[in-house]
Amino acid sequence: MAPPEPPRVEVKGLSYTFPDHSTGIRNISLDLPPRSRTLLIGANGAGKTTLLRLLAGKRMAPGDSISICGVDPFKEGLEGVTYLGLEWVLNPIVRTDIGVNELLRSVGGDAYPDRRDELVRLLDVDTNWRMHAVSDGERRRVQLAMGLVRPWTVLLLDEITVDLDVLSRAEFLGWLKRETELRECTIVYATHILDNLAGWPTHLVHMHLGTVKEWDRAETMLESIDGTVGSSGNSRLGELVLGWLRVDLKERGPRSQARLGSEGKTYGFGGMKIGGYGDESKHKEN
Ligand SMILES: Nc1ncnc2c1ncn2[C@@H]1O[C@H](COP(=O)(O)OP(=O)(O)OP(=O)(O)O)[C@@H](O)[C@H]1O
Repeated sequence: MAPPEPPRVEVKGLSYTFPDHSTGIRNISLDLPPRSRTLLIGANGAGKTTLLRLLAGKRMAPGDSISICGVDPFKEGLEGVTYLGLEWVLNPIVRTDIGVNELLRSVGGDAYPDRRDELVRLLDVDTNWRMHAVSDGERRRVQLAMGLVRPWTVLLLDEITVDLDVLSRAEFLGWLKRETELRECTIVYATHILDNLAGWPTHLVHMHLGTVKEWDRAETMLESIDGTVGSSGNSRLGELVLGWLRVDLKERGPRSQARLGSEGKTYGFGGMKIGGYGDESKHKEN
């Protein structure tokens, strides 16, 4: 059997149009190497979730525009690609009267006991919890343990750490970093929360109105920011991102004005009508 391809995430000229014909993603190209940890950064509505769902194979991208570990995720349904996004977070099973051990077993936790125990410890999960009687943050920690227990090669995270307390989030981010250092795996993470992320990303992708405005190694992008802490007390990463978002807002203008196109039709991305990219309206919403 051929050895597995390294977990490289390649995107070439990717465009995507929603079923309502508004533009989701426009001509994106990226090449994220194995063992990289990429942050997707952009204002609300910039296209981060849309891109992650395309990478996860949940929406059909035009042929040859996405390659993950050397294959098209929509066609092949990749083993080893884990996508943790909103729909996963909303799964009703984790609100029923069910125990943590049963849940971890249901996702194959017994096959990876060391990993399971490490995640339980690091996420500070009590395996005696009943899921109908835990807080939102506690529920999220169980979900993270469930979602991560099987060793993934590419992890696509759409902000799912919002209700973790600061320490749990820091521990979790540290664990993700160690994973990429210890084994051949790659992470793409869309987030607005930059706490505890200084020094975490190897790459940054700046998205705006469905495009990638710029992307590079984090080190290179951070060179433009002086010192370790900005005058606001933010990290260099925080300063860099604030600067990006200020410029993006200026360029886009107020949403309410931009929302209506010339024919009174609404479009994704604040009313920008962005022309004809084949209609890939086939979906795989699971
Ligand atoms: N199914 C859909 N049909 C049409 N437009 C959509 C659809 N889903 C999202 N959009 C639009 O596409 C744009 C990008 O949405 P997306 O969810 O990718 O943004 P995001 O960067 O993840 O935002 P956030 O930070 O708020 O999560 C938004 O303008 C949104 O309104």
